[in-house]
Amino acid sequence: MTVTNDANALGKGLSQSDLKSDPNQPTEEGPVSYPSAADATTMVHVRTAIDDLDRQIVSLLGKRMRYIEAAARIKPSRSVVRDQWRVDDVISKCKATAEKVDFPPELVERVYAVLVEGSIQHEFKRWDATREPEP
Ligand SMILES: C=C(O[C@@H]1C=C(C(=O)O)C=C[C@H]1O)C(=O)O
Repeated sequence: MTVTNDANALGKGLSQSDLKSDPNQPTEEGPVSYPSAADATTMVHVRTAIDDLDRQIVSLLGKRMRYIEAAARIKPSRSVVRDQWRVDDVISKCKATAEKVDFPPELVERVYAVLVEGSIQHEFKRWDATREPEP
């Protein structure tokens, strides 16, 4: 961690002992290792894990968005870009998964409402950019 980052971290209420350099600092290459949440004993463990999980989550969101773009290519009409039945289906499946992994279902519902709405807007943009205007 750089001196600048240390200063930022201290500004967020961390003590100097939270900021010991971490042998498992994520790098561009190679796997990142850190203890399970139950075994974590330092804020470096916690933040190393969260940074790694966020990289995986955002990477999966990128893959998800490529399928939204595929939907824009496949759907025959602009009028079917937003399919409310499928929006409700996606959100209800994600709430069921959240319950299984002990994540608050109402939080997954709010996160997915934003994600799916943003995906639909992205799909509309992509649909419009790749089609002639419909009569
Ligand atoms: C990808 C689709 O298009 C939209 C995007 C959705 C999503 O982000 O999961 C769900 C429903 C659609 O309105 C689809 O219809 O499946």
